[in-house]
Amino acid sequence: MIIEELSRDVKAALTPHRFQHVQGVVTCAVDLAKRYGVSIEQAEIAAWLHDLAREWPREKLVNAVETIEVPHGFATIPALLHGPIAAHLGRTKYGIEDELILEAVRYHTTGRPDMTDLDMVLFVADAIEPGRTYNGVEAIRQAASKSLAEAVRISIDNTIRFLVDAGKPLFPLTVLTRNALLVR
Ligand SMILES: Nc1ncnc2c1ncn2[C@@H]1O[C@H](COP(=O)(O)OP(=O)(O)O)[C@@H](O)[C@H]1O
Repeated sequence: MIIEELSRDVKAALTPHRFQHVQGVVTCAVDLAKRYGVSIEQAEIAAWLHDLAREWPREKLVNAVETIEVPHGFATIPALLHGPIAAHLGRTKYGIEDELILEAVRYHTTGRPDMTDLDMVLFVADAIEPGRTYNGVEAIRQAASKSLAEAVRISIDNTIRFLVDAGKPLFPLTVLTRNALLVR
């Protein structure tokens, strides 16, 4: 029921290309959930929800911070806000009360230290769904068949390299996530 409503709204909120990405993330998240003993239902709902606000204009994202609580520092990089905003919509618009789902969505772009298995399922599915073709994606796909945590770490290494090379800011929580994964 919730998935029907959510997927319909996600389709209306996104370009066809990004909607296809979300469909890929859903399929991939369900596969990873099965492999790693994570709830398929939680993975599916989190995957449908995660990019709901991805195409909001920057101004709308930034304005939302006045009424929506977002994790510390997120507002300094507006591209990160779509996760916490989607989590907020999940709770207020779709009645999702499961904090595990909401947290996975909230942190799906940055990661966080002590990621749950559900966090990692969504994070990795977002990185490796079949529509992803960037350099390095194959190494993450291969790692994902053996270890979720290792796949997240390799994906974060890629993102860090990408952001540094592009001269873009890097959110410190992602560095803390990487450090935590290295000692995990
Ligand atoms: N850890 C990070 N720190 C700072 N900016 C980031 C981080 N991760 C991603 N970004 C920026 O946020 C944008 C959105 O990220 P993401 O949602 O993962 O992209 P995508 O739309 O490809 O799924 C990226 O294009 C990148 O510029």
